[in-house]
Amino acid sequence: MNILEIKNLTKKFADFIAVDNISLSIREGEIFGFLGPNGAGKSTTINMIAGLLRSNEGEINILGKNSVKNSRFAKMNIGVVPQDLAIYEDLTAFENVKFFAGLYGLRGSELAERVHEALEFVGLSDKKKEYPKNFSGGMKRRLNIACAIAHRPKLIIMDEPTVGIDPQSRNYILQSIRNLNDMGCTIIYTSHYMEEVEEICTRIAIMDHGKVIAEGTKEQLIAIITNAKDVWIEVKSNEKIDTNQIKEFNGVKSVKMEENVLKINSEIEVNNLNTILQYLMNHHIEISSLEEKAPNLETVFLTLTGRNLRD
Ligand SMILES: Nc1ncnc2c1ncn2[C@@H]1O[C@H](COP(=O)(O)OP(=O)(O)OP(=O)(O)O)[C@@H](O)[C@H]1O
Repeated sequence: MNILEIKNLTKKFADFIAVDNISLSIREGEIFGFLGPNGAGKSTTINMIAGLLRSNEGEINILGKNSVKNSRFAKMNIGVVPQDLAIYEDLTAFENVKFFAGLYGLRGSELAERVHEALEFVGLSDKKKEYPKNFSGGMKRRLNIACAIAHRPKLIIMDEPTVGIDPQSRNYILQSIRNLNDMGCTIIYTSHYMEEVEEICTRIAIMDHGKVIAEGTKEQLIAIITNAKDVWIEVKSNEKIDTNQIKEFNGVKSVKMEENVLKINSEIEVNNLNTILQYLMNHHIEISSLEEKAPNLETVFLTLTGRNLRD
């Protein structure tokens, strides 16, 4: 069963098209990743799915029902963890979760039980009487998650939940996502961190400029670009390297100098390594190491768009 179907969805802000005619289906039980650089349209798409923003065109179905015509049904089945923290500093952790769960009509002992359950799930039970102003960034994020899951939604949407937090909280959140999924929840996870999406998502849509430019499992996405390869050459000093000149070499699709690493993406069938090494030698550039990289989602994005996911 598809928990979510998006058909020809478009959102414009004045003349600017933030989401451009996208269509997608997400099955129950998936951890579905939206991967794309800042401004790709991920949050706008999520806000439309969550019913927080109206589309200009297109349709969204939640468990087979139109989300606009059945907005209460949609809302009850969705939990959103927004990118910007949505918690009240002057309410305790318990009161925060209670407030949000209360918006879904939960009352009395059932409400209290669900709030305890959600706080327990994110590991904040012992902090329930404390105020979030004393929490670390990671703890605030976890509280944000508790607020979104206490009404036991079937579809949980997380918008960049690991931005700006310490590695320990990040791992905790990624593990919580797996646990929620094991408990039967479907997850939509947006990020511009390729590593996280690769790590936890069963299927991925790559977004850029409001469009879904590729969709599939990690393996399927990588298979799209088997005609490309990456070579990373670490040099002692990058001053004398002219990336524009390297870009002109046979088979080179893109070139980037990051710190002291020269990253070259080339067509797989062209052997241009000799030319590149010759260029470096001619310019008396000392090489520290050379590595041929296995393709990953970053390479997929780079090959499809000519740009990096993160600038
Ligand atoms: N309310 C708005 N009014 C005008 N433009 C908007 C509005 N909301 C978003 N945009 C624009 O739409 C585009 C897509 O934004 P969106 O936030 O959906 O991207 P994103 O992929 O989620 O990126 P980020 O990771 O930075 O949030 C951006 O260019 C943004 O500036």
